[in-house]
Amino acid sequence: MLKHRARLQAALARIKIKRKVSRNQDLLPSSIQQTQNDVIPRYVRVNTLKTSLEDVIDYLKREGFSYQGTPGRLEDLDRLSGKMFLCDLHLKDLLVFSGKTDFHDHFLYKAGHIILQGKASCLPAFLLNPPVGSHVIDACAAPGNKTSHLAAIMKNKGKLFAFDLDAKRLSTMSTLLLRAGVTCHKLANQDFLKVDPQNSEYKEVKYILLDPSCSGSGMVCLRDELPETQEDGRLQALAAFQLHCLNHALQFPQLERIVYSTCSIHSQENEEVVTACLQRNPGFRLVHLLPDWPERGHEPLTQCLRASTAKTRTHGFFVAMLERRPAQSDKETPPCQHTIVIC
Ligand SMILES: C[S@@+](CC[C@H](N)C(=O)[O-])C[C@H]1O[C@@H](n2cnc3c(N)ncnc32)[C@H](O)[C@@H]1O
Repeated sequence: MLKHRARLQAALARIKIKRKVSRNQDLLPSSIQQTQNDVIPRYVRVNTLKTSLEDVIDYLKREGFSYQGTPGRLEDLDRLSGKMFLCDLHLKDLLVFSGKTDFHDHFLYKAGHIILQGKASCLPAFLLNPPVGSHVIDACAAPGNKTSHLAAIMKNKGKLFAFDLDAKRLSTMSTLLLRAGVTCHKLANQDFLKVDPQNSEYKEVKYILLDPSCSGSGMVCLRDELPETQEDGRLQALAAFQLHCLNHALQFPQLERIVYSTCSIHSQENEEVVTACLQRNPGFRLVHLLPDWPERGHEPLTQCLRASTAKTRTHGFFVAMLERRPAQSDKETPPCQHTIVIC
C-alpha cells in the first residue's frame, strides 16, 4: 500500500470532491461512523526477537514520546493523547498509544522491532505460551502476526509449523516473518484439515493455535450488514468449518493444549463451537483463563475470554483454551502460567 500511496491519496481526494465532503470519515456509512466514537487505542507489540521492551521505551522517549508507566485501570487508556503512551494492563511487551498514533512509517516498524497488532489478537499466543524449544502448530496462520508472536515466546527455538490455504496471504506472511526475524517456522500452503496428525513430523506437537476464518463481526471497522437470513447461513457454514478444524486439531497424538480464537462476537462461532467440540472429545477440558480479565465467555463457558471495545478497549474477540485431561494414573500437568485449570 505504501508503494501506491500517492495514487491512493489522489483517488481519495477525487472521491471526497465528488461526494462533497471534507473529512475522510464522512465517506463512511453512518453505522460505521458511530462505532468510530468507541475508542480503541493503538496497540504496539514489542518484537522481543529483535529488541526489548526497555529499548523500545527508551527509543520512543528520545523521540519525544511521553511514557506514563502502567495504568491503574482501563479508563486510563481513554486519557491517552498526543505522544503519551503506557504499558498494557495485562500483556507484557505490549505498549498502548492514542488511537490516532500511526507507526506505519516509523523506523521501529519498518525494521520489525515493533508489530502493529491489536491487543485481543495478542491473547492467543500469550495464553498458549509454548515453552522454548517446543513443537507448535499454527493451523490457520496467515498473515502471521500470531505466528511471529509464538516465535518470540519460543525465542525462535523449537519448531513452528504454520499452515494456510491462501497462497497470496502466505507470501505476505513470508515477508513479514523475515522482517520480524522469525527463523523457527516451516510454512506450508496446505489445508489444515488435510494435515495428517499421525505423520511422524508432528509427533512432538504439544501446542496448537487455531485462529480459523470467521465472520470478523468483532472488527469494529468491518461490521457488515448482511440480511439476517444470509447472515444465518454464513454463520452456520463458518461454525461447521471451525468445529471441523477444532476436532481435527485434537487428533494430534501428543497434543496437550490448544487455543481456539475468533474475531467474532457470535456465540455460534465461539461458545457453541467449543461446547460441541468438548461433547465429542471428553478427553479434553476447558482451562480458566486470566482470572482478572473483565469480560468472560457466555454462561456456562466463563472459563473463556471475550473482548470488546466497551469492556477491554479492543476489537471484539473470543478465546478458549482446551487442555488434555491427565490420565487417571498421571500426575496433574502443572497449569500454564496464565491460567487456572478447572474441570
Ligand atoms: C483469521 S485468519 C488467520 C489470522 C492469523 N492467525 C494471524 O494472526 O495473522 C484465518 C486464516 O485461515 C486461512 N484458512 C481458511 N481455511 C483454511 C484451511 N482449511 N486450512 C488452513 N488455513 C485456512 C485463511 O486463508 C486465513 O488466512
